[in-house]
Amino acid sequence: MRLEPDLSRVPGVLGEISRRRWAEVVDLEPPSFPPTSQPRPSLLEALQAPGLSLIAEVKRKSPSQGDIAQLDPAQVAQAYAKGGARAISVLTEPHYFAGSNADLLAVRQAVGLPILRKDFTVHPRQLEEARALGASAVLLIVAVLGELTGAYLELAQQQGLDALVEVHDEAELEVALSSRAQILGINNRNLVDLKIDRTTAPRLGRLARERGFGGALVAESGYSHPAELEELHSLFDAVLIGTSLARSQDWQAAVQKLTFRS
Ligand SMILES: O=C(O)c1ccccc1NCC(=O)[C@H](O)[C@H](O)COP(=O)(O)O
Repeated sequence: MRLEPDLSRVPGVLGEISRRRWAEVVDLEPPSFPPTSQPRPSLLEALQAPGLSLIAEVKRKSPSQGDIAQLDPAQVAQAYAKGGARAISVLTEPHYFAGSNADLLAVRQAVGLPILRKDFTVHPRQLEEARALGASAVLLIVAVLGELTGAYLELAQQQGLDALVEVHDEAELEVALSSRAQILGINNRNLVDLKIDRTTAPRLGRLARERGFGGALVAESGYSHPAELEELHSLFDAVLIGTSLARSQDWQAAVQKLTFRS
């Protein structure tokens, strides 16, 4: 099976980022660093703990916000962990998010929580890389991978990785459900025009449950206040938050506030 997604059909910023990522990874050699021997905790298990889990993101910059924070990824991840985050998301895309593989390695050394490698997966080599870096899970965006989502999910699982399969509309949800995703992310940010609509996650989350989805549901993007999370508690297993946490002056306190621990 050809595993080359048709990136020419991906519109907007997401298309730009994905095509640039493809050009960078297509000729990558297999990772030269040996697979990390450190334990790889399961993201899926972490998200199945009682209550609404927080996946806290290490995020320096983004297309929608520009510069967010100058930060030391290890220090931030430790503070997130102390505050009660159940997993850490690390952006490794360099041009639009100022992330790197070194950031992920630093976070891996610093905390024992599951790490989501938040990159724009467009090539199987990135899955090998994620494994070698010590990630527990990768991001698979249905708008990017289309009908190849299921094949990438299988490859990720063969590498011992969980996958956050991300959707932002009904059509993408159908693809994710037929790919047998176990962790379903619903992004409130339209990755084409970057607008946030926080009604997206509850609407598609309910639909996913009605359609029989029994895995972990994750609401993503645009959250900064505990009140915004209230309606997620009965439906979602986790929420993924980046910008508002990374921008805060005290990362541990910011996580505690959002996880109702302060
Ligand atoms: O954050 C962006 O501007 C962005 C633009 C284009 C593609 C992806 C983008 N973000 C990735 C994410 O999904 C978020 O980093 C994540 O859900 C956290 O969102 P937030 O809390 O709003 O930073």
